[in-house]
Amino acid sequence: MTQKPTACLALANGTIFYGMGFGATGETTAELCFNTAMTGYQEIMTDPSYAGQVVTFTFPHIGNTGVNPDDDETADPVAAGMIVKWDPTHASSWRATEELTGWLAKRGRIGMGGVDTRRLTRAIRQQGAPHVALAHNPDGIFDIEALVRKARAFEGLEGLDLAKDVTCAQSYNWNEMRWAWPEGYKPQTDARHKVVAIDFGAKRNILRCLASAGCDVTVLPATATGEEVMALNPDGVFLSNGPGDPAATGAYAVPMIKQVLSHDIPVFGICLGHQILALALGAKTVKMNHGHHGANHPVKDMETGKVEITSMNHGFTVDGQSLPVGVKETHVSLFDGSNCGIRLADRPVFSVQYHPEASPGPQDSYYLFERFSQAMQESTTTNN
Ligand SMILES: NC(=O)CC[C@H](N)C(=O)O
Repeated sequence: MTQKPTACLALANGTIFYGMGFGATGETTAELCFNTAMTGYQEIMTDPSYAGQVVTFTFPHIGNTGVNPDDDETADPVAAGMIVKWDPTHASSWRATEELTGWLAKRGRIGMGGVDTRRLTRAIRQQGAPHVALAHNPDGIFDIEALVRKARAFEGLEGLDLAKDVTCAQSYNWNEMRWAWPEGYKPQTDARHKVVAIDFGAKRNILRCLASAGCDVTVLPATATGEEVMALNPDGVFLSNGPGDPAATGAYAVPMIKQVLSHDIPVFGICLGHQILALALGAKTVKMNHGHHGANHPVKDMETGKVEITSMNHGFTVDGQSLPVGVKETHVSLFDGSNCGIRLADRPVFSVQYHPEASPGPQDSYYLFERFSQAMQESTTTNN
C-alpha cells in the first residue's frame, strides 16, 4: 500500500490491520467472520443473519457487479461492515443501478480494502471468530489503543438476541415468487397452503421460495406467541433464519414452537429456525470456532446418501450428540461432521442448518421447499 491508510481493523488480541476505507466513515464493533462465496456480496451484506458481524470476503473481486434493488435480502445492509482484498472494482453489469461504495456510504456501512485477507482468514480460523473494532477515517488518524479497547469491550454474540432487532414490526402477506427456476422445478402458481412464517430475520428469497412452492405466506414478528400463530389456522409453520444466539432468541421462540408442535401440522425451519426448533425438541446449541459462511459447503443427506452443495451462514450449531430420542439427524456437514438437519421420526417436522434458498449459492437443496409443500398437501388431505 503506497497511500496513507484510511481504515483500520483492531482485533481484541491487539493485532492491527490497515487498509483503504470505503463506504461510510466512523467506527463499528462486531464479531469478525470470513465468507468464501465467489458471488453474492450484496445478498450477504443484506442477509439479516449477519447482524453484529463484519464480513471478510476471501474472494478478491468484490464490487464488479455493483448493486441493484432486486438483490437486497432485506431493505438495508445488516452486516456491520465488509473487508476485501482489493479496493472494490467498478460496477460492470447490466443489472447494476449503483456502485457498491456509494451504496455502503448511503447506508452507513464501513468497508475496508487493500487487506491481506488470507492472513486475516487464517487468524480467524486459528483464534476463533475475533471481536473487532473497524474504523474508517479519511484523514488516516486512528487511536489504536482505544480501538483495541473497544474490540475487547464488545461482548460477542453468545447470549445475544438480535432477532428482535431485525424482525418485522407488523405481520404482512408475501406473494412474490422467485424469478428464476432451479433445474427440474416449475413454479406452483396456486397458493394453496396457508403458511405462517416466523420472521427471526428472514431473507426475501426464502419467502419467494415458499410462495413459489404453493404457499400463501403470512409473516409474523419473531415474538409472535403460539396462540397468535395458531389463531391464523395455518396448514404449516415456517421458522426463518436470523442473527444472534439461538438460545437467547429461544427464550420466547421455544414456547411458541412447543405450542405449535402440540398441533399436528408440518413445520419447516432454516438456520436459526433449525437451531430454535432443535432447542424446542430438547437438543442443545453451541458456538462454533469460526462458523460456516460460504456457498460451497458439502452436506450429506444421511437418509439417501446424496451430497448437496449448499450455501451456509452460521456461527452456532446444533449439538448432534444432544438430539433426543425421536429426533433424527438427517444431514451432516462433510467439512466437519457438524449437524446440518433434523426431523421428527414420525411427523413432517424438519429443519436444515444451511440455506436451501441459496441467494447466493447453489440450488441443490430447493427440494426442501417442495417437501414442505408436499407435507402440507398430505396432512390437509388426511385431516379433512
Ligand atoms: N443464518 C442464520 O440463520 C444464522 C443462525 C445463527 N445466528 C448462527 O449464527 O448460527
